[in-house]
Amino acid sequence: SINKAHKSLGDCPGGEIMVLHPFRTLSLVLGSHFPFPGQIGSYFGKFSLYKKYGSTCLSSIVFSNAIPTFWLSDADAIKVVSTDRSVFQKDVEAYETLNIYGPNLVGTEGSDWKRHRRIANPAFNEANNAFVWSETTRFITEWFTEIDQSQASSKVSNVPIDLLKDLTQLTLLIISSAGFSRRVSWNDDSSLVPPPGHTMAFQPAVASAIHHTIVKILTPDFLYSLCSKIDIPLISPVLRETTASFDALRMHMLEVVSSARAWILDNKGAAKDGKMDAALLRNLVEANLAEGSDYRGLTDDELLSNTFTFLLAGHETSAHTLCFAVVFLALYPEVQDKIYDEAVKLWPDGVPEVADLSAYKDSMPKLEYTIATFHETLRHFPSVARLGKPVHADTTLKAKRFTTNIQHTKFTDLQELSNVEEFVVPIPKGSIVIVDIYALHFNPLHWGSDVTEFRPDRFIDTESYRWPRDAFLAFSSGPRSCIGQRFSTTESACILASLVRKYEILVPGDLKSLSFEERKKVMLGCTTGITLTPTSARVELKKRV
Ligand code: HEM
Repeated sequence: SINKAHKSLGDCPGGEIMVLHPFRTLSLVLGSHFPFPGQIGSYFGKFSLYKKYGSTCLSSIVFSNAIPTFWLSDADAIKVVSTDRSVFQKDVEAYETLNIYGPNLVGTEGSDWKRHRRIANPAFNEANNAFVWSETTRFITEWFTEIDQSQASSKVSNVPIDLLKDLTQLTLLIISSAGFSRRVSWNDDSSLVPPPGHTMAFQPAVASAIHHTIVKILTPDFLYSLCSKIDIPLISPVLRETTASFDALRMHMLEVVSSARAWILDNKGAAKDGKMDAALLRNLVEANLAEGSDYRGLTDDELLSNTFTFLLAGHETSAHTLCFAVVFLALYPEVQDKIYDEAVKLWPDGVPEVADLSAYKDSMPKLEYTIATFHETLRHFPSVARLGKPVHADTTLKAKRFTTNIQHTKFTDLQELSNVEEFVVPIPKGSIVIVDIYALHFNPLHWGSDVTEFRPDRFIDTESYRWPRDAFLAFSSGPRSCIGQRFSTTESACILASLVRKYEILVPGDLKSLSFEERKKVMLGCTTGITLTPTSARVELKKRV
């Protein structure tokens, strides 16, 4: 069957054997350690292998089940894959483990997915975006207070910041609030006390469930039943904690569902002085009720499962991207200066401590360069590096062959691809197409010869330039693109602009003796995880005068 699979690869360059399926649990566990650098599928290879083979499409075979696999870094071919949903579907098997509370948007396909998406779409509305902005402002103010207190107590001008810790806490608070309408605070101990009828307070339940998610998705069901019958040292306590945190979070989410339902049925609190924020779960309940009896809405478990997915998909991706972005700002002071100019124009008197709901609409159009910096960060570090699409019918895709010239200049490597010609790749039913986002983002055909440079301006249109939308896939594209794109862009723009308005972001003192390239290597270090994860993202903050 390997020979047969080999024949079906046709003339497509590559043809390497991959021992593991790239989107199954073992690959997830082995992360970047397998396959090895230089092999097709190597996690951090970016565009290098496509350069080696002189093609925007590469082929390989998954050894265990002889599946022909086609890797794409070509915007035109990827556009076809993202839009032709009768042939290229989502690899739902890869996401089955995320169905923790029940089926959800991420792990379904076909008519079932349409039902989830139809109800979820209206939840991500402008009212929610405005709420995200105002809640982000509130949490940033609390975070800045902590930074200023730390500076006052240590009496140093520069405060060292562990970005992964702080930005994970910040994005988790934002999604907890804008997702569940649970008002929590940065350092509020009272939010740690379980309310009557609960085993855990809301915020610890969220944090604990997130912390135990990997255990939850990697542990087979039989081990849970075994551990409920016998005590296995080390394993049983962890599984008990995992179950307890997911049960506790479920109770909180059910409570929000029932109060949202009561509020809507009470004509949105008309009778009392009732008010509910435009949180995602409330919006979902509202959209679900609006479905009426002609359509099949979501069950309570499906509502919870979707909201948990928003929590999971929504905080880690944003936190990790923000870590990389803040590090880039420390490394590139000229980019930081441009964001500062934008932020000073928006807030001449400093970062506001509260924002009303109109602030979002007024502010976002004024943060064009800040948003471009967020996008350029995602081009360099796409949270989701690759997407697998099982192929449901024989088809063809157009890719490009080329030759490469690399010019080494004083500052950078300019990569020119020449002799570019189109060729047709036959794609047989039963194969997998891999949308290689990481490689697409480093394809010089789309991004130009300075593709390895960090240059946010490439995301700003001018009279003679329109940035290549189809070559930016950090949020995927087509009908299955990220539903939370506006949510994360809103919180990220607000965080980056506020941070730069108030503080100068600096390279940590102990790294100043390193060369620029060495600093970059340390500060932008990353590893694989559920999403691309920074390993040593730290900076120093100095209050601007
Ligand atoms: C920097 C931040 C983010 C990045 C880079 C990102 C990236 C992505 C990508 C690449 C996909 C496609 C996954 C696939 O097809 O397998 C996706 C889907 C999704 N994202 Fe995001 N995301 C981000 C933030 C968010 C936020 C804030 C939320 C929710 C609050 C969210 C919720 C979702 C959901 C529910 C889907 C599945 C949509 C569907 O299949 O219809 N994401 N995201």
